[in-house]
Amino acid sequence: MKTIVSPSLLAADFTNLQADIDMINRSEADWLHCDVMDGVFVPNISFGFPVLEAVKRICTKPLDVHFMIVKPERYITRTAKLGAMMMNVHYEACTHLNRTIHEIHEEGMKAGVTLNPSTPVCMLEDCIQDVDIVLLMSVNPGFGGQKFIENTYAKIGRLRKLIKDSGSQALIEVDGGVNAETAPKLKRAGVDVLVSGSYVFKAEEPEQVIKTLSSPLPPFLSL
Ligand SMILES: O=C(CO)[C@H](O)[C@H](O)COP(=O)(O)O
Repeated sequence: MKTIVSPSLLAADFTNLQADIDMINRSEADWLHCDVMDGVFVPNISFGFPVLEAVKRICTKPLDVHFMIVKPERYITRTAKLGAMMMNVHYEACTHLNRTIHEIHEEGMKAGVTLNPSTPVCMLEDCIQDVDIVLLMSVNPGFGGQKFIENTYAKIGRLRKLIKDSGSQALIEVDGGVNAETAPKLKRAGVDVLVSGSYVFKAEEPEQVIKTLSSPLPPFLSL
């Protein structure tokens, strides 16, 4: 089955953003993953609404906006006004996650919940039915180009069981260190959506990389 691919804007060349977005528009990427960082929840600052608004004007793909910030609920209405398809908030950053998920839906967006590498999937037991997508961080959030954390494969299996047992329709998204080595293993583990930054944007042929990330595994590798 085809995998949804959401290249991570964090790794784009911001001196020539138009060229990178043109590449995304031409490519088989399904969504564009936009990483908003506040320097508090994570030890880095990326970009905010002025950049998101500029990207939205030129990008033809749906925006998957991942807030690595404290109290992301402050920006639900603004993210909806931007025209984002999905707002992803961290479990660790939300005091009233149930309310936040419902407010995201009320604003007409898909609701994503992100887990840091050390947060177990069982923390989502009481909200998984309401979530459209669970984003598993496979690096500690804050920076691109980090080494993939291996226990993510097993975590996908535990999340898949939680989704199945609860009757939820949530998709499983993985972000961090997704490349030629880890992507086939993630597909085998059952991922639905791959976020990839450096591997896509630093490639000589990024469109080909996106195509390969989205391709199904050959049958002999799916076993
Ligand atoms: O959310 C992120 C960092 O917090 C990035 O999306 C992620 O790290 C992607 O970068 P790379 O593919 O280079 O690892």
